[in-house]
Amino acid sequence: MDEPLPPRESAKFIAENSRDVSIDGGGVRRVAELLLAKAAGPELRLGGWKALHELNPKAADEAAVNWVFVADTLNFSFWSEHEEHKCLVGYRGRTYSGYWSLCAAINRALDEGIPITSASYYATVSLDQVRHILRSDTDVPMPLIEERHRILNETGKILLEKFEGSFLNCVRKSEKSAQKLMHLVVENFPSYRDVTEFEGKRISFYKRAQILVADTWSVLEGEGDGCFKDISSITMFADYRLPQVLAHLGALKYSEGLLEKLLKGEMLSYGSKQEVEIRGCSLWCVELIRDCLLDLIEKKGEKTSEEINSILLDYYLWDYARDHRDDMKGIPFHRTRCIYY
Ligand SMILES: Nc1nc2c(c(CN[C@H]3C=C[C@H](O)[C@@H]3O)cn2[C@@H]2O[C@H](COP(=O)(O)O)[C@@H](O)[C@H]2O)c(=O)[nH]1
Repeated sequence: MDEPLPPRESAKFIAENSRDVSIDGGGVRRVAELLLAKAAGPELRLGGWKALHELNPKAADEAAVNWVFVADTLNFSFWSEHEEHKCLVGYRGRTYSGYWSLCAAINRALDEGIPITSASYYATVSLDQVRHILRSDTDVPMPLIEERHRILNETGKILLEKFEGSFLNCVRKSEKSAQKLMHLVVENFPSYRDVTEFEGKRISFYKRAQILVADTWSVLEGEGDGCFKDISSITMFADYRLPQVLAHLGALKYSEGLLEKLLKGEMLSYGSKQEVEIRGCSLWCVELIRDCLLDLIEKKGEKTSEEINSILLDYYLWDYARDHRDDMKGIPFHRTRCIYY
């Protein structure tokens, strides 16, 4: 079957043909100006991945790379039906929700002596064991537990068969190319194949594959096996939080009809026209924000500690969404239940 369009080209094609979602040029500029003020700060730099997030590994070794692999293999669909009634995980005195509840559960398991980041363990882990590992402190379990179990078994078996049980071997096969690593991941691990159709074309977002490459770059601090020469070719990750924060900041606009649907909490199925327009326009919007920001930095002669790329913008905007949850209450996120984001 023909290769899908790569994520960046997919997003451009979607944005040019989108009907219910549009990008607002003024909003793009305003977000770029917001980011310009942060350009030289601690958030828009690679080191923020470890410095700003206590659950992320501090080491840059093989165990840390395998931690990232299992976290991103399960990095999907944390949203709950009712915001006030959701999965929570308490860890070392703090309570975590959403994506961070997964990271807290992984670290809790490791503290309990459960080798959840070892392929030889999760290739044959049972559903009951996964339920225990990902258990919630509330009566609301983490969504898609059965899927998470299936994916752990599938992914663990492949990692053992093809990469001697360590994701670091897959990273080394990429020969320091982010694009090659992304393609190795989607070719070998089916649960990462975030591909669908739009207006008769096969398109890709590869959200979990792209964030896996980005988090591998981050955990290895951009050095050694993680010194990807083409890391800036990775785009933002098309999840359900970035569209929400881009709409909140005025860079993304929804049609009346779509906004009404989202406000009612209606589900959008994976690969549906409106869901693809939301994801594609969000991705293209961040590309435009990056271009505008780099232009502003150039014009103002701002010094930046390192090259600003779409990964660092994404990380910043995702963290911003976390920190401004209350301000964003009026802007709905789209509800798609799937294993891809
Ligand atoms: N675009 C984008 N999507 C991201 C992330 C992350 C976690 N990355 C952090 C980890 C290390 C770095 O420090 C990053 O800050 C998770 N997600 C997605 O969000 C959703 C969960 O949201 P909530 O329900 O609010 O927890 C879900 O689709 C999940 O796949 C990101 O960075 N960018």
